[in-house]
Parts: sequence; C-alpha cells; structure tokens
Amino acid sequence: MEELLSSEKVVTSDEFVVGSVPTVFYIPDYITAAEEDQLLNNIYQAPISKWKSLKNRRLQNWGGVVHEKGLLAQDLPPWLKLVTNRIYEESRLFPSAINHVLINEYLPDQGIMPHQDGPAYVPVVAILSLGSPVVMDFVPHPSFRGTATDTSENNNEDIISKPENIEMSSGEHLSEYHPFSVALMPRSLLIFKDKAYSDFLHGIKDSEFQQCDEAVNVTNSLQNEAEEHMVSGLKIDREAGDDDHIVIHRTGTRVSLTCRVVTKVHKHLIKLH
Ligand SMILES: O=C(O)CCC(=O)C(=O)O
Ligand SMILES: [Fe+2]
Repeated sequence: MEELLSSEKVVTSDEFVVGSVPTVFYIPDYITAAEEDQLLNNIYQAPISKWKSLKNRRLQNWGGVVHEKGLLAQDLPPWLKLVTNRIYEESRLFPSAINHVLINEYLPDQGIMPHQDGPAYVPVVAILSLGSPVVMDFVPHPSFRGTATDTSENNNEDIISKPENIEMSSGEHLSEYHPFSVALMPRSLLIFKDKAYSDFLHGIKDSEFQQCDEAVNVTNSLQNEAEEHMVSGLKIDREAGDDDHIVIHRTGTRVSLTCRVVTKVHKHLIKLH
C-alpha cells in the first residue's frame, strides 16, 4: 500500500502553486472531458428535490448536514467517492477521506458572494470546476482591511468569522494582503489552504464577462491560446481601451464540486423504541 501511494501523482507539488499567498494550487485538466461528462450526468440525474435553490445559484449537498457541532454524516454516493478519493490521495492534504461535497450550479450571470467557509471544516478546500470558466476573487478578510463590511451570505454554511492569531496593529501586516484572482477553467482543480483559506474571503462575481488577465494563473500560453481562440469562452477584449484584456465570456452553466472534510462526525441515531 505504501508503495502504491508513493507512486501516485501528487498534485500539490510546487509546480502547481499559483500566486504569492500561501497556499493556492491550480491543477489544469485534472479530469478528462469524458470524466466531466460522467460527473455532469450523475449530478443532473439526482432527483429535483436534491437541489436547493438560492437567490443566485442552486446547490446539492452531499455527505450529510453540517452543523456547528459537526456533520450528521451520510455516505457519499459511489460516483462522488471515486473523484473525492482521488483528490484525497493525490493531494495528501486532508487528514482523512473527503466526507462532504457541495455542488454549486451557476448560470452565466450568477455568482457567490465573498465568504469564508464555516468552522466545521478542516481548513483545506478542493474545488473541481465543470462546464464553463469563471474567475474566483480572493479579497483580504475585512479584519485586514480595517473595515467591518459584512459580506456574509448565510446560506452556504459559510460564515464570516474573525481569523484567529492576527496581529493587525501594524500597517506592514496589512500591506501583505492584496486581493488576487484565479481563473477556473472547466476540468481544473483548485485547492487552497493556510492564509488563503483563513485570511481571505473568496467569491465569484455575478457578471457574464469577467476580466482575467490579472489572474495569478493566467500565463502567456493561456494568453496566446485566447488570442488564437483556442480556449472556448476566452476572448481578447479589444474595445476596452489601449490595453488588451483577456475576458472570460460565460456562455454556459458552470457546475463546481466543493470537496471538504468535517472531522466531527455524528452518525444518524435511530431510536428503536
Ligand atoms: O463554486 C465555487 O467555485 C465556489 C464554491 C464555494 O466557495 C463554496 O461552496 O463554499
Ligand atoms: Fe466557499
């Protein structure tokens, strides 16, 4: 078993680190187009009652209900376990098997408000993107900006909480915290932890066009591909002014799998009498 594990691909090596805030990994083409189709088929085969409609997106909750005190666990279905076990093994970042998955569906003009994931989760998250590209923005937690804007959404088990162990008295500390963004292409895997998890909010704008040339993972090669229209959904916007901008035009539905671990697990109790 040890040997088998050591020969596996590790997707959290330095080559996949993007940006300067510890630690964000971006793995393009983590799954194949066939695997993407298979996942989408399974997601859309779920009964309609499995979808929870929110103001700006729909979601499916798998793995059980997350409470402040932990998870009322339900086994993940085999088609999800297949991909979460792979992420668990190949990332080597989770303390135990991934036991909770939120599946979010966004139409081109939908997004998710800047938020932090709730305290029930181990502070590592893996997000698999399907369908259509999107830009995820990371902004320093309000504590680091000296403002108290409440941007919480309150419907995704996610809350804004003040990060612990922060020294905020000095401007030096504050200056380290700059917003950044990551372009999430279909079939890619994003993993973030450490400061990126604890000191930043993450969100997706609800706009159909999203500028991404400043994104930390947008390389020259992606720019070239965009210019040659090789990447669907990406285009060079030449109307914006003197500088060209790479803009994602969200033309289709995006579906994402947010994979996490809740360590405090309660099994459903069945009372016999
Ligand atoms: O859809 C995404 O990429 C982000 C989802 C997210 O942040 C969440 O479910 O907490
Ligand atoms: Fe989140």
